[in-house]
Amino acid sequence: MRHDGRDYNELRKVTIEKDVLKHPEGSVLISFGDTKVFCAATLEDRVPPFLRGLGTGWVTAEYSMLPRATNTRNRRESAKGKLTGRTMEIQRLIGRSLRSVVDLEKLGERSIIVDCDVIQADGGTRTASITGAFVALSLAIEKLIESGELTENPIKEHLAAVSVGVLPTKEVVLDLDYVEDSAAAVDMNLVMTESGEFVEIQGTGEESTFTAAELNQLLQVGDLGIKELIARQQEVLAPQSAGVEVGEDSVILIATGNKGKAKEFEAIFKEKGLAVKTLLDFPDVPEVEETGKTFTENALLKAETISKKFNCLVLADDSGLMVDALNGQPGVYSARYAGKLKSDAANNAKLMHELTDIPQSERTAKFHCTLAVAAPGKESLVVEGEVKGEILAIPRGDNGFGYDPLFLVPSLNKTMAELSGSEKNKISHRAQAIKALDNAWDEWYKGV
Ligand SMILES: O=c1nc[nH]c2c1ncn2[C@H]1C[C@H](O)[C@@H](COP(=O)(O)OP(=O)(O)OP(=O)(O)O)O1
Ligand SMILES: [Mg+2]
Repeated sequence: MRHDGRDYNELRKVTIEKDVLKHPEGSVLISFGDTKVFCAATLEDRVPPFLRGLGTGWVTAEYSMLPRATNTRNRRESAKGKLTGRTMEIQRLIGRSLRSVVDLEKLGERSIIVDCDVIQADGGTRTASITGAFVALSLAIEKLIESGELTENPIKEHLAAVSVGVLPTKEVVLDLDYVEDSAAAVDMNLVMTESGEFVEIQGTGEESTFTAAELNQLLQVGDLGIKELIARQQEVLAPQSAGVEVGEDSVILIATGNKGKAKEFEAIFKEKGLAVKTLLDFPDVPEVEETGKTFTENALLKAETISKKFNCLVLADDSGLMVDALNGQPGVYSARYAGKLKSDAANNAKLMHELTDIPQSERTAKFHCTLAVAAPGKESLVVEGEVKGEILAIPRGDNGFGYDPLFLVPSLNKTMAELSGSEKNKISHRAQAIKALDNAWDEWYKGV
């Protein structure tokens, strides 16, 4: 019986949280019970001098512990002015382990440095560091693949590490905490790959010896632990599933966080027998920054980023109002016209203000909509639609969203916000773009 009630072959509670830090290309907070380690992977476009010009990359690691990660305070190594032997040994182990599963030639002439910082130590900090460092490294490499800097993944297979040991009771146990570790008769760290091969075995009898039979048991228990840890890593690294598969005909994922658009798309696609999911269904997915200068650039950016994330077919809409008297403004900046907050009311107020002295005959404008469809491994499709109108001095109507209350459709003598949802969806820029999408779809979809 173990002091914390675990079975002999049971890991502590393992959690791996990813993308926990803002700056590093890959970051995780990994916990094995009360042992907690931040692992941060940094990409650098250069390699150490001994590798320069050889076309091969480098992966290395640093390890450290916060002063109060332990029961009593340890002086910072930076204050001591030198690294302890233990720190050196552990960071070399982490680096060696990571390099064993990375094809350094495929990585190209760049380095990845993984910093493992223990914030709380309760046994097994080096094994938690290696297991977390592998995930941070994978996340950083994912970035290189997403940005197109790498086309092939240099990671050969998963890697994890765990501790095993023999308790004074002769029991062989998995994943020792500090209490068990400090009393153990045999103490062993195993670093292993997904294919079940060893990268490193560090095993020592602590004032005791162990038999070949015990060694075998230790390796077997460790192997199971490693398999569980790798399964956990795979869960964390798997692309998020939107519940939508490429080619699944009944659901379409739309990369928008705009409720007004979502409602219109739902109505339009319902008629076609398609259900709609939007980013409103995935509040954890960060907003895609619209850094493009054109509707097309932004629509592609949104569709392709989200398609890569979910690994499925995605539609995105970039739209806006173009006012002739304002030389086509606010255009691609329509959502942020009155500032970052993206408030419809503030945008409309600003538009009214900008047009104060412009006579009605010169207040012509159009709504523009660009739609982009992206699917994994396929060139994206782009279509667009527009509708002409005039900007009123005073808003009218409660339907729709955005600039609808100020946008008069002259042929109907109603603003977009005075039309019903279904009336707007017959004539709007979005409706026109969807017609264009209908026309181009079959030809494009053949290749999905
Ligand atoms: O039918 C429309 N009726 C009124 N206003 C409209 C419409 N369609 C676009 N607009 C205006 C308002 C919106 O704030 C901006 C779109 O900016 P845009 O970046 O495409 O959308 P967004 O940031 O609100 O949502 P998202 O990027 O998540 O799709 O243009
Ligand atoms: Mg936007």
